[in-house]
Amino acid sequence: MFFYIKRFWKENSIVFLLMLITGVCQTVAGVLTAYALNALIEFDYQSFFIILLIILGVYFVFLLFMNFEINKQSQTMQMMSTTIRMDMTERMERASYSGFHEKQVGTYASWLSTDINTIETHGFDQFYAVVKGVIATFTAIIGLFVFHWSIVLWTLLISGLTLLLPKMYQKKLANVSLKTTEEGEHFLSRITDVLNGFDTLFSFNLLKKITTDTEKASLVLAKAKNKRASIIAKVAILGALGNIFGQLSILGLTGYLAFLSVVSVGAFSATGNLASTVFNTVGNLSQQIASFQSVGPIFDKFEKIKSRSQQVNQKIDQVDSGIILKNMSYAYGDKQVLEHINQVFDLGKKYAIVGASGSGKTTLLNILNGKLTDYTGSIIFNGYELNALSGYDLREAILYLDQQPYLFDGTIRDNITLGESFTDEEIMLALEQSSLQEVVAQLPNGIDTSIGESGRLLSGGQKQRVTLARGLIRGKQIILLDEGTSSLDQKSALEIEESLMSQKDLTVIMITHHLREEIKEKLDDVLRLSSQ
Ligand SMILES: Nc1ncnc2c1ncn2[C@@H]1O[C@H](COP(=O)(O)OP(=O)(O)OP(=O)(O)O)[C@@H](O)[C@H]1O
Repeated sequence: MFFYIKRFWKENSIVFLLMLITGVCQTVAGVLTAYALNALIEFDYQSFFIILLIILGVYFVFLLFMNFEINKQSQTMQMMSTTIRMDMTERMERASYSGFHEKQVGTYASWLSTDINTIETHGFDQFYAVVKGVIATFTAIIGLFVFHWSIVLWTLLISGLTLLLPKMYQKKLANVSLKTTEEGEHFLSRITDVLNGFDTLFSFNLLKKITTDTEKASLVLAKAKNKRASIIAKVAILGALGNIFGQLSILGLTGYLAFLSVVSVGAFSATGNLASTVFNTVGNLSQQIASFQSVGPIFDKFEKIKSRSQQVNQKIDQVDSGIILKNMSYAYGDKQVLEHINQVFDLGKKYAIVGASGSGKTTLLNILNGKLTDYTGSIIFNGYELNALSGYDLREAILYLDQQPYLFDGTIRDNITLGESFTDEEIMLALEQSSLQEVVAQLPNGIDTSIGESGRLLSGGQKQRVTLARGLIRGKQIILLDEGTSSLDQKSALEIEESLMSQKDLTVIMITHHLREEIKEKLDDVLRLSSQ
């Protein structure tokens, strides 16, 4: 957390300066009340009212700067939160494929929302409260010096005790805070999971599962939160005890000094006021310090996303030869899935992969796409071993269309460009190549029609064609199609497959369960996988 506070040191320094100004105003107003009371005791009404007017002016300045302080503090905190979010998503950008998938998407969503919220409320807010408190205490102690050194000494002594007592709960609080954020992640993952299954539960008349799962997850989260609250309560009670004892003893000491005529009677009201600032601050300080220290483990958690290997891999400048598999085998742990596969996929040619369910068709495409790199034997692509090639360059050359294409909540254009810039002509050509132009022509706003969350407004086949257009517009030379046309009706499926087959320069490797005669004759080869 301090890393971000330092990173925005200029903005934070302004916040601290504003806190100093408001702190000084409060102390000056506090000290002036003693003079007002003294004037009153001496029946000097003129001085009394003049001092009251000055106090009023001081409070006006205080309110003015408090306004600046609150605004600047919020702006600075939001800048830091946005930067933390960006640092997190940049980590995700650098993550390896398997590293990213070690956690559920709901967990990352929780990091970006709930955890940032926790960092703001338990971290930054409390940090600012501590700094503000320390500044207010510092100015109040200077104010107390105006009256008598013994009041300052006593204040410091009790403050030290008040600070030390709750320390014994510090470690416990850090642990329960981490546990609470972890339970927050599980909660979000469970909820995302069950809500994503709405359609399935609907068709089974089991929507009640949404409520029961939410209740279960919510109770676990509530337990963790209650545990955290009970430790915070203990810390707060210890702080409050010090606060009450401190304030009362200062009043007693000032009263005694006034009795001895060491300080004026007016000092009684001012020291009470200033000491309450000190003890209120110190009473809350340990809880606040413990609170902002407890967000440390949350930052440690973010560091754990596994990055892609930094090793410099072979670049692909231009794809000029195909893929050759020599005795290639693959196993998931002990489970052998592919064994001694020999196959050549030449550039510009068309291939089908067939085989029973579970025979390893998808696994093979995941290897060719660079997601799974720990195969044995050899796969030569463009003259180099496939797992020595830069994954980035590999994905620039190869488009992988998986069984469940993902569409973003946006327009057809958004889903094809994915934020990159393409002309309308390029988009229309890609739509034509994926047999989508007629569908788009009938939409109210053409390519700018919104297709809803996960492309709900499109049929399964149309969704697959949009994802195909994404790849074609980027001029990918090799297309890996995993059941790519399975959810299309016969006619549309044939249209796409024929369209792909007719593109002379395109290398197509497609997994299929329905090898249609019309397509079979256009294929250069069929790779048959058998179950191990
Ligand atoms: N991540 C994984 N970890 C362990 N085993 C896996 C993993 N992914 C797949 N498998 C197993 O590997 C085998 C091959 O799976 P794969 O998905 O490649 O088969 P497939 O031929 O594409 O099947 P289908 O035609 O049903 O899609 C299956 O037995 C599957 O259970």
